[in-house]
Amino acid sequence: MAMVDNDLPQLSHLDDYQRYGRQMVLDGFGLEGQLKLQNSSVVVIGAGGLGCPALQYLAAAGVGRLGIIDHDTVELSNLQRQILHTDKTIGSPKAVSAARAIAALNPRVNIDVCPTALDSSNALSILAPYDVILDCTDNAPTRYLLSDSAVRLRKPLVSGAAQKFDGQLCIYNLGDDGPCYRCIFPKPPAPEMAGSCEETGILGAVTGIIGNLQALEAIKLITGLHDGKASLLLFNALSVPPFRTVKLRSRKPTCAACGIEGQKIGAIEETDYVAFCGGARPDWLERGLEVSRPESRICVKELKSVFESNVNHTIIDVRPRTEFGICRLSRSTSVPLNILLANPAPYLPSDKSCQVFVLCRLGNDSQIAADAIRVIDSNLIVKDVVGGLRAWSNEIDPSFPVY
Ligand SMILES: Nc1ncnc2c1ncn2[C@@H]1O[C@H](COP(=O)(O)OP(=O)(O)OP(=O)(O)O)[C@@H](O)[C@H]1O
Repeated sequence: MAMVDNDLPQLSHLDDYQRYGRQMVLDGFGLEGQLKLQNSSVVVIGAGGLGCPALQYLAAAGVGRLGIIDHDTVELSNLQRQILHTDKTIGSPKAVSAARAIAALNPRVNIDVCPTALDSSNALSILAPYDVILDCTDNAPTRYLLSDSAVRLRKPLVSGAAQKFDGQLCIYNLGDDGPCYRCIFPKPPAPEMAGSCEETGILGAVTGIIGNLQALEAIKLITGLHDGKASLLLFNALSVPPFRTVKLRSRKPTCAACGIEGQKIGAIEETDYVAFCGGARPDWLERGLEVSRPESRICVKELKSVFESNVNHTIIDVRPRTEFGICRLSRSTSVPLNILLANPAPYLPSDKSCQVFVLCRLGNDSQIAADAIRVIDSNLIVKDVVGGLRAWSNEIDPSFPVY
């Protein structure tokens, strides 16, 4: 009778050999690699476009403990890329929705659900119990907070980013001398330059690729398959080949977070990361009529009245042409913002009694465009439409598409 060698370490359950067999047979992986995964823990911050695929592959591979941190709730517009969430979980906390999907995929994984925003007051205590940190978020303050926390806790930070057709991947704080996020990006971008996926657009498969790579890098780190060399991977879905890798130097001695030449950042708990990144992003949407020159703005209700009257007017829609092709108000003219800013004159009415209403999706770009028009023609009556087409859909015409 064949005897099992009891000296050999074992996976927790007999059927785990079947579940993970296809990866355990890989050279360099083996039982040892699977046991390392089983005994490991990974925390994923952000259960969105990057976090969903990352969590899915980490759970399927058999990582023993997964932390899911996200304060947001599932929306319909998330489902195009945040593949753990479904129509049925719209309105639920993303952390809860993702945890349910992961539990269905692999019930053996221990899951910590944390439907909370990671901030400087809770980051160190939330992240400390885990071996590897995955940054699957979408904003600069959280990126710096995560990087500083990873440095402080001496843990690798697998960071992903994706926008439009582009993605980036990097392991910060790798080994003894891998650079941190601040070594590469000592200064944050201006808040208005850090556009969200809502503003810039994102192809779902791009977040799938980067999120998968984050899971892969975490698995390589845990199982000892990573070569320990720091690099920045750049992806563009439309380029051939789509991947490029840039080797990274070791950490910068002068880095304010990880450099040896004097640490300059203070206690994480006392650092205001939002202020460091230039303050909250200008919340244009909330700029009411009373706050900023009422005479230079028009709300959608007033715009509707204009349409119903015989006021002489023209509507300039400054969204990109692709968006103008998705939906538009009748009798509006497309002049994308960049074209208008380069030279507004050809697009303006010669009849000075003709009022100009400038329109965009959310009411941000139209303000910039209206200001530019006023600079070149102070005699025209120019108004931006507060809240843009989103407000039109919400307040005037529910059949007008929201995207
Ligand atoms: N400090 C933070 N703590 C916890 N979760 C965070 C933090 N910062 C960002 N996130 C989460 O990271 C995720 C980023 O994913 P993604 O950009 O795909 O989603 P989104 O914010 O829903 O996108 P959209 O721009 O379309 O609204 C979001 O679910 C967001 O709530």
